[in-house]
Amino acid sequence: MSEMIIQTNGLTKKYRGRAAVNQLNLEIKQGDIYGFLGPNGAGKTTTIRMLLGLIKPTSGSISIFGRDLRKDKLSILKRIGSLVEYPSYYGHLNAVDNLEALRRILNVPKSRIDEVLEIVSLTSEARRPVKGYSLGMRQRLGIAASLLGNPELLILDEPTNGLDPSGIHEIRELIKNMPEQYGITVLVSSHLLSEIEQMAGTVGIIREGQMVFQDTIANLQQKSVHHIKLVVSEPESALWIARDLGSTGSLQENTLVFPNMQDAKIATLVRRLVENGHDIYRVEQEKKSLEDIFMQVIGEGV
Ligand SMILES: Nc1ncnc2c1ncn2[C@@H]1O[C@H](COP(=O)(O)OP(=O)(O)OP(=O)(O)O)[C@@H](O)[C@H]1O
Repeated sequence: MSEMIIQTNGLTKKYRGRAAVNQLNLEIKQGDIYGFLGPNGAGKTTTIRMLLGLIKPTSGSISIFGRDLRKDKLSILKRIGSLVEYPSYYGHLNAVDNLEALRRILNVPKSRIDEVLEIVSLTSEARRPVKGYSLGMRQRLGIAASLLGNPELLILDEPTNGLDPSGIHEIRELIKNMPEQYGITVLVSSHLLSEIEQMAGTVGIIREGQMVFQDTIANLQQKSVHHIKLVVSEPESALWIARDLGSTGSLQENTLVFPNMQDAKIATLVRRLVENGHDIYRVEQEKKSLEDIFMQVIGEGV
């Protein structure tokens, strides 16, 4: 089993008695891209702020790189790069000069600026004043800044928020490479599964401060209920035949709908219907999209 990079235990943050984050047990493995999902106000930013030591938990613990954040805060934070909310820059300065200020604080070689600009594909724009940058370029510059200190863990809070599809694509491609090319584990938050599903291996979904799902994307897909739909000449009597065979179906607008019906059972039902003189017009499988499953999970919890 891979090593856990982030592990929280009962992590809770209350504001005036109300829990913004409630008993959260995050588990993020080394080398993973962890998609941290939830609707607006679910508690993602509050969690991330606690992970970065910006606010104190009301209760619970945080372990990062196997160490307690309360005890080894500075040495842990040195190994993390982060982008929280929109980064601010000196608009009249170019990308290199903006990064230079941070480089001095971090005390890394000057050559690191060129390296990080190369990683985020801003090399050719590096000498232009940042005020002329698009939102996508600004976000990429923010990621460049978060990479300056050679982090082992990158924490990005909604880096694709407000970007157009091509901007989202660029950020996604950039994040995708982090574990393999640079050995960096990534925690990336979003309120849209569609922005995360193509890059994340694991997703944690929170709703009203509580974790409602934490597992691989593949296992999230497994949560889907597949419906089999049958359009037949005499739906009402067909439903009786189906029930006689032990199927729990229902009639929806003259269509027979069966949740999670096995192939063998479908074959038996179709055969029985034909034997009883029914015409079968259509047999369809209705598959839920990952986004539907996500909506189901944040709607009801699992
Ligand atoms: N400083 C604060 N004081 C009081 N309540 C707060 C504070 N910060 C956050 N909250 C509340 O905590 C809850 C979680 O907010 P949080 O910003 O963590 O959600 P989020 O999932 O990041 O949402 P978004 O996508 O909108 O940023 C919200 O109900 C918010 O109003």
